[in-house]
Amino acid sequence: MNPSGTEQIFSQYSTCLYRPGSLMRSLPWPIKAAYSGDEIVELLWSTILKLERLLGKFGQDSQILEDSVLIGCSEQQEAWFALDLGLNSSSSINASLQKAEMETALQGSFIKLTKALFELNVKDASLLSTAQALLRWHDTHQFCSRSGQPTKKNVSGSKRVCPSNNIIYYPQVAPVVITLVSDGTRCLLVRQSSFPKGMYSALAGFCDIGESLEETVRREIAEEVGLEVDRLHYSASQHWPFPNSTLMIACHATVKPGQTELQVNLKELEAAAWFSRDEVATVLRRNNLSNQQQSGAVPFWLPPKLAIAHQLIKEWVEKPTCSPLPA
Ligand SMILES: NC(=O)C1=CN([C@@H]2O[C@H](COP(=O)(O)OP(=O)(O)OC[C@H]3O[C@@H](n4cnc5c(N)ncnc54)[C@H](O)[C@@H]3O)[C@@H](O)[C@H]2O)C=CC1
Ligand SMILES: [Mg+2]
Repeated sequence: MNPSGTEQIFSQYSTCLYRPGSLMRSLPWPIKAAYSGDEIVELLWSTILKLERLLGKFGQDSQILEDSVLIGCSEQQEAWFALDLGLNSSSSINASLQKAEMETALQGSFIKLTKALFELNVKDASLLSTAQALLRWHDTHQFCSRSGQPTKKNVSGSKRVCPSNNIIYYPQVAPVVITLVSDGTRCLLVRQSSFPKGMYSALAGFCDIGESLEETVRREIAEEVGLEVDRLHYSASQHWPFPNSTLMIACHATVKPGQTELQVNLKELEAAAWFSRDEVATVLRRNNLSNQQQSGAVPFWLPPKLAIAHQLIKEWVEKPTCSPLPA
């Protein structure tokens, strides 16, 4: 999907983008609709009647609308729901819904979720991220882990219950710390092999059971680049739908000057290096325009604005001397 296509859809239907395989509705009418298959995403405004007709056209039972999950509401208090249409899932009962035909019928097109997230405004990205994470959680929690029986979603999708033993399952979120390490004058940026070509980011890692955030930061930094944290302070947090549903907790950390030699753990990282404030500021300025095609023009590029890593890096560039809290 190109940006102009998005605008067209927005202006024509007053819509925004959503998760792979999702369809959004406000109750009772109209529906805010999103649709797509795995890793692709699109949405537009519709009504429940139109959607029922559309599902009928594709030979689908409109009963699948009951699988919708509540993800938020408009300023007019209309509820917004998301539904996975399972366009790309061969195991799904909806597999017969053909992507191209759906695109034509809904007058939209599909793009990858990662790309969609980075093209949206913060509000829409947050809705999309919630929808994607919640729908995926429901998809992977269809059965009770105690009884093996099918679990049942409540109307809003905020939980699932096992009818045989009344065990309630709530959606899970995994805490992840993301830390921008500085030695006072430079900051540490890292690359994982899975990152888009040329992109560097802050250092991230999942919290282990039993750890405090501070302990996770210290462990991850020691494990991935062999540095010891001197001071640490919290910056902000963000829900992130990858790889499943994480709460990204963003921090700034400093290491002592003179203790900055990197021992890069190549099992976890492809590269790690110190960058001066000037270098990072230059890349940040160009980053709005930057993408993989343009990466030849700049030495590297940074995560897009919507990612909390971008905010951390921007904070450091703009306000290098934050008052530290004890780690
Ligand atoms: N929003 C943002 O700005 C950014 C977000 N991230 C996110 O942070 C996440 C964590 O960063 P990594 O460096 O990959 O973490 P990491 O350094 O902890 O390594 C990932 C590995 O940890 C293990 N692991 C432990 N607990 C896990 C869990 N609950 N779920 C999945 N894997 C688990 C797996 O073996 C996995 O391969 C990434 O998935 C990425 O999406 C990373 C950078 C920027
Ligand atoms: Mg990591």
